[in-house]
Amino acid sequence: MADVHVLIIDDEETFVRSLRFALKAEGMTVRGAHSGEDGLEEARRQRPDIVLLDLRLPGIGGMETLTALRELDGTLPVVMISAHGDTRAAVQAVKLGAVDYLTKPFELDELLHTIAATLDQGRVAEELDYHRRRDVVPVSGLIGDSAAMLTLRGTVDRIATSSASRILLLGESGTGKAVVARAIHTQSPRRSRAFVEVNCAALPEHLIESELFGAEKGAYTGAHQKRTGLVTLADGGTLFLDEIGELPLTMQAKVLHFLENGTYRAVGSGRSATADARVVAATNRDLAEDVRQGRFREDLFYRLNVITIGIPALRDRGEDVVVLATHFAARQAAEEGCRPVELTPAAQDRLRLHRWPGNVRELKNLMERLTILYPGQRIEAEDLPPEIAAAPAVAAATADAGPPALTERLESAERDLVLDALHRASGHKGRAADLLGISRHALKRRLQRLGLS
Ligand SMILES: Nc1ncnc2c1ncn2[C@@H]1O[C@H](COP(=O)(O)OP(=O)(O)OP(=O)(O)O)[C@@H](O)[C@H]1O
Repeated sequence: MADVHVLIIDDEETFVRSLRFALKAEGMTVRGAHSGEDGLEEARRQRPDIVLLDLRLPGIGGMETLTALRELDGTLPVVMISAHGDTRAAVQAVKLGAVDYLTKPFELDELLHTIAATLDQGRVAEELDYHRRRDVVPVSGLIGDSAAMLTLRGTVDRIATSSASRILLLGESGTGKAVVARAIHTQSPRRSRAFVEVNCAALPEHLIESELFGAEKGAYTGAHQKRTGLVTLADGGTLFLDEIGELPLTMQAKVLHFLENGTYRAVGSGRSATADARVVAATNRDLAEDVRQGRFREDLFYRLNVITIGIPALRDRGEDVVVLATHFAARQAAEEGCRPVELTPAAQDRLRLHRWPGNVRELKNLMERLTILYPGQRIEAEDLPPEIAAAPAVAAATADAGPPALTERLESAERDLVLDALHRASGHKGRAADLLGISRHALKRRLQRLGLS
C-alpha cells in the first residue's frame, strides 16, 4: 500500500510510535498528532488518505474532532480507535460518518485489512474528490481538459491578445459561446474597459437600433431623453453580439457599416460618432445557409467570418462531461450549503452516453436540480431523468439492431429542434412556435407527443 498517507490522532505516544513504525514498513507515509486540535491542523495541511482517530482525546474529544474532519472534507475516511467498553460510542461515531472502528488492542493485520477495505470502498468518492481538488477554474472560466477544450483555450489566449477586432463564435446552443466571448475580453488588453453583451434575439426589432447606437431626445415616440447606445458604452472594450443570426436584415446593414468604418449614427442624430469596440459575434445558426436563403447579408457574413472559433458540442468533449458535472455539483453545493452530490460510475456512464442537445447549459441545470433534490447523496443511474437514464439501453439496442430506424432519428432531430427553439425563446411557446414556423397549437401537440409538455 505504497503512496497511502495515514494520519493517526491519538494521545498515547507509544501507541502512535509503534503504529507508525508498522505502517511505514508497509510503505505508507504516516503522520501522528496527539490532540484533536493538532490532528485537524495536520489534516488541513497534508490532506491524508485516511485518518485513524482515537475516541478519547484531551481537549476537543474524538467525536468533535470527527465532526470537524467531516466538515473539512466529507470524503475523508476516518476509522475510530476505541478502548474496551467504548463500543457504544464507536457505533455512534460510525453513525456520524466514521467508516469503521477498531477496538484496542488489535492485530496489525486487522488494521491493514480495515485500511485496505476502506480505501477500496472510497475509490469512487476519491476519484470525484480528485476532480474536485483539481477544480481550479482556469483564468478563461472554461472548464474541461479534453483535447478539444485545450485547443479552444489556446485559441482564445492567442486571439485575445491579437489585434483581431472582429471575431465570430460558432457553436450549438449552450456550448459556452458567452463564456468564450468574456474570456476573450478578460484576457485582452481591453479588460479594464467595458464588456457589453447584446442578445440580438431578445430585443424587439424597433428597439435594436436605439439600444445599439443610441437615440436623441424625441427621436421617436417615447424617447423622452437622450439614450446612450451600447456601442458607445463598449468604446475601448468589447461588444458581444450574441445570436447575431437573429438580427433583422435592416439592422444587418447598419451593423455592417459600423464594422467597416467604426462609425455609427444615433437615431435622430445628424452627426456620426466613432467607437473603438472589439466586436465578438456569436451564433448557433448555419450562417452560410442563411446567406443562401437570403436571411443573412453575404457582405456581413464575410466581414464577420475572418477569425472564426468553432466551439465543440459537449457530446464531442469526452471526459469533460464528468469534469463539468463535478464542477457544477461542487458549485451548487457551496450555494446550497450542503455536500456535493456524488455520481456513481453507472450514473457517470449515462452522462457520457447522453447526446446533450442543450450542451453545457443542460448539464449545469441537471446538476443544480440533482443538488436540490438529493443534497450530498450518491446519485444512481435511476435517479437521472428518463432521457438520460435510458441512454445506454438505447445505445445497446441500436448497436444490436443496426442503425436507428428513420422514425427514431426523425424524432430525435425533432426533439432537438423543439428544445432549441424553446430555449432561444426563453421558454415562451408562442415565440418558439414562430421560430419553428408552426402554429402554437401544433407546437403544443408536438410537445405532448415528445413527452416534453
Ligand atoms: N467550459 C465551460 N466551463 C464552465 N462553464 C461553462 C462552460 N461552458 C458553458 N458553461 C456554462 O454553461 C452555461 C451556458 O453557456 P453559454 O451561455 O456561454 O452558452 P452559449 O453557447 O452562449 O448559449 P446560447 O447559444 O444559448 O446563447 C453558462 O451558465 C456557462 O457559464
